[in-house]
Amino acid sequence: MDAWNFSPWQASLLVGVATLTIKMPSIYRYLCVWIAIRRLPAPPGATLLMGHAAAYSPLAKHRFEERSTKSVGPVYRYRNYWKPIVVVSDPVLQHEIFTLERDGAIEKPDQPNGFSHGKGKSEMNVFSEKSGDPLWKLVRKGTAQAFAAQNLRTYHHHIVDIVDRLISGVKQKGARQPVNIADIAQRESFDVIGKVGFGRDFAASKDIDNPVNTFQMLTDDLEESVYRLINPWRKYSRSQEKLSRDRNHENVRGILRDLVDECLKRPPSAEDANSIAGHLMRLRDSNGQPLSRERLIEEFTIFFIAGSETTGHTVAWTLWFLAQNPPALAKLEEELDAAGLLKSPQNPNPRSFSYGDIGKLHWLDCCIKEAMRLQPVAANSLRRLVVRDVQLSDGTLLPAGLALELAQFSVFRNPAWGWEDPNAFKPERWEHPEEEYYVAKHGLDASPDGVKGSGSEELEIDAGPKGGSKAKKMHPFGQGIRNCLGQQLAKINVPTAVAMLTREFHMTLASQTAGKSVEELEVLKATLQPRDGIYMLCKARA
Ligand code: HEM
Repeated sequence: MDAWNFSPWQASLLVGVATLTIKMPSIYRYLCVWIAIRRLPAPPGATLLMGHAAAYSPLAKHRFEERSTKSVGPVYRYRNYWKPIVVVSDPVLQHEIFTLERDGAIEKPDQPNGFSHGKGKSEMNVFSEKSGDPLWKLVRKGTAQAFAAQNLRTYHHHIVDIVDRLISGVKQKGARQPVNIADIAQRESFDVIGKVGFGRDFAASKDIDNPVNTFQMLTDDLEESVYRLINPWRKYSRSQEKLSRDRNHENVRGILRDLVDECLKRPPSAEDANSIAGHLMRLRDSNGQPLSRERLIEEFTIFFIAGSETTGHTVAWTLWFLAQNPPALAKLEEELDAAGLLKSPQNPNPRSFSYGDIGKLHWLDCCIKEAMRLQPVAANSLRRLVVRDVQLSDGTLLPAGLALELAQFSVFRNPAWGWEDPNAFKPERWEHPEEEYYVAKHGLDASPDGVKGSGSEELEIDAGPKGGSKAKKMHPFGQGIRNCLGQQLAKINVPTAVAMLTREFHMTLASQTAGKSVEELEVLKATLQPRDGIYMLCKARA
């Protein structure tokens, strides 16, 4: 027995040696990563304990990335606390990385990223799961049908009804009372995903003065996920704020659990058979088994989150840019008028907005693309993990185990990639479709001929960049096999909401918002969004 009588320091030494031995492979891998990336430039401002987390505000990290790209180049390393991260904001290298994702050399990060509280495998979904995972493939392929053009055409009338409902609420406010456009746009996209995705009416757009708890809880939950991503210590915090966020998380899960249980008890109706929920409920794995209840909760959650925050904020930013740019707005009014869609004293009852209008309103499309270039809502989410050592065409070595960030914001605004007047809102640049592509320096042709664009072919899970295809300098919906699954829904929802609100109201910035720069207005949480709303005066056109 005496042999086991250790003094405290001997015991600590033993524990230390044991821990070190167990952790040896991770420590070795960690050191290999540092050695491999040591020659990459790093922006200034890192401190020993926090790394570069001390040098930027996490809620404006996209700006830090933009500054760093300008000061040290498009590929650089930085440290978030102890974690080394490499940021790539060269469109050709990004294109290579997205291509490497096809054969598994690049993957989604290890921990459930972005939209969960990091509780491990139990919170995985189609967004966070690795591309090689059979469930990712099953869900990705199985739900793609819900976003097929033919299907969305049949659902479009729901979107129109939801926007109409919102318009009635805004009208009731009158022309003098400021309306928070960011809030109403969120209500719209929340209801659209509820109805189109899950056959449920959450009625957020019904009474625009009524706080919608579910929707607020989801937003807060997302915010907490991002804080945890930024600050690895946060999960250990016992602060009141953090504990109340934990309770909120459980409540959100409760709501989603109830929704799943309801769907399990009462499967989607014939009308909703082609909704996202309809497809999720019908999925069967290779053993003929349906998705588990827990997995359904995760999938329902991610579709709610990915579908509502992104779309709503895109609508809000587009309306904000239009209100700031009277010539662009006037041109949109002309386009709507020419299509017989604009309300005016001369035409107080124009025809209804239809699905077929979306493809014809070319200037509207240019304005939305330009807003998505300047304020890409997904600016926080393109994170990857290097699985096998790879070398990029510029010689950069990416070692296995390295965390990567494929910056959007810095690419979309960097004049080095051919953007003229990059910080200006110029929808006319999108009159030239080739603007989307970068004229590459490493032998990748940038002509758009034969390029798989952002059309329906990207719904295929095996679509995406292949050797010889073109590098994009504009990819708000991501690229490659992990591109946005719901982009077709966004591509009908955003134009419908922007066009219908514009046809109904002449919108000008209210005093709360007027005169503020975009840096003052924005905040980077799960999405790049307005910090305290965007207030406008909405004057009915007729
Ligand atoms: C303007 C609107 C939207 C934008 C800008 C956007 C952007 C993105 C981006 C950039 C990604 C890729 C993230 C990455 O590579 O790590 C993504 C993935 C995803 N999006 Fe969207 N999104 C939008 C709307 C939607 C909608 C409406 C839905 C569904 C209803 C949706 C569902 C998803 C899902 C499920 C993924 C994960 C796909 C996968 O990893 O296989 N998104 N989105």
